[in-house]
Amino acid sequence: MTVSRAANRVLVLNSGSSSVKYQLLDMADASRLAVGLVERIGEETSRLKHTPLTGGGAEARVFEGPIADHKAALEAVAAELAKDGLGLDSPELAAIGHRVVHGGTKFTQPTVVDAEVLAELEQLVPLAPLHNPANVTGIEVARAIRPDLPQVAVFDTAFHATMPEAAYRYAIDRETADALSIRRYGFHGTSHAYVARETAKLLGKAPEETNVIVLHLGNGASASAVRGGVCVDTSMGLTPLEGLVMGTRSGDLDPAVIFHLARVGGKSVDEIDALLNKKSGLIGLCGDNDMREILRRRDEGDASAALAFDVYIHRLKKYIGAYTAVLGRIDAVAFTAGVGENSTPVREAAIAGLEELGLALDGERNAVRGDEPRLISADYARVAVAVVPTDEELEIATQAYALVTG
Ligand SMILES: Nc1ncnc2c1ncn2[C@@H]1O[C@H](COP(=O)(O)OP(=O)(O)O)[C@@H](O)[C@H]1O
Ligand SMILES: CC(=O)OP(=O)(O)O
Ligand SMILES: [Mg+2]
Repeated sequence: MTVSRAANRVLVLNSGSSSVKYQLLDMADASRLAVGLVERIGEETSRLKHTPLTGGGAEARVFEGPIADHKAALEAVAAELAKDGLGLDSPELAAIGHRVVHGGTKFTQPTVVDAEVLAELEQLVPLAPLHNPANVTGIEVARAIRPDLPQVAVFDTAFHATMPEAAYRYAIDRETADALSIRRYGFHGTSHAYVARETAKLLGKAPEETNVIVLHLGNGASASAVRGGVCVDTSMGLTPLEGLVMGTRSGDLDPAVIFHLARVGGKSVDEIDALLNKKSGLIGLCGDNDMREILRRRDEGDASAALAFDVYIHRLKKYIGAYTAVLGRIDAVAFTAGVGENSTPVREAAIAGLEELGLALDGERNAVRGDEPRLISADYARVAVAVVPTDEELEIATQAYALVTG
């Protein structure tokens, strides 16, 4: 596959089980030409929101109605892009970049997907049953529409491949673990890599000399310890279930909880899987997974919302302490993703009481909203605390474009 010199656009697809987020980027200046989201794929009430960002007007167009599957979703996206003169048939498209959640131990670099790679991605589905099937479907559909274009997979696990064995190995029987590929892989790596680098930039330091704890707090949430630009530990494990309390996932628990749910609770493995992945975390604790709603309810005196918030913060603090110990010295704690970028109360509560670790916030700085990376720590604090908006799509496009233009 050859990429023409005029081709400098990359379409990035982040396919979820029932949604597709997308961005079309112009890599000449890293600008966005269009962004959008298809939600509730397969339901009667699917919704496509498309925002063209060319030609001044950034008026969003919304389509509501049934979109049967990922193929129909991508065709609808292609049709919307075509209306703005940005169709998928454009010779200016250099590649389609895909977020793929699990790359196992094999895929630690951005990879052009051919039939062989697709088959290997299929084999990884059991390690990320919630995420990988949709990622694979997204690639297949994009490939069918533009078979001539390089489809580049960028893996959530890639950035974490540098973890030392002491961090990635679980303390279980080694032969069993190795035979079944059981180890810590870690996820959200594209975001952790981008945010660690942007944090160093914000501090005016070289990434190689900067130690950062990155807290990616979205619906899924994970923490990572990054030493000199290299990941040395992260909170998600074999799958994106371990670690922090998330919107619908439990994060850490005693593995014996699972035996108890089976033996005493009479639940099947699939029921337990669904319970821990979809009905736990914030939604399991209080019935809501949106942090804004939880804070609103807590402020009205709702006890279960207050408890959900406290459990969430307690776990977050434990990881900040643990990763301070892992790194030995930290330059910054960086908050990112939906909750991390937007929730003043979450950041305040997470950092409160950590003065002994060199951490303290400036209340006014923490209350400011914005889209730019910024410091929110107190002037007297030894360690910086930053809000650094993540941009997984830009990072995926950058990596995909670098690969195909080599
Ligand atoms: N102003 C806000 N305050 C608190 N939480 C917010 C705010 N805005 C967004 N969020 C949270 O961000 C979450 C989504 O984060 P995001 O990083 O987009 O997640 P994902 O990529 O996993 O869908 C929502 O579930 C919501 O709880
Ligand atoms: C890996 C993972 O948890 O991704 P998301 O936050 O998109 O669910
Ligand atoms: Mg996300």
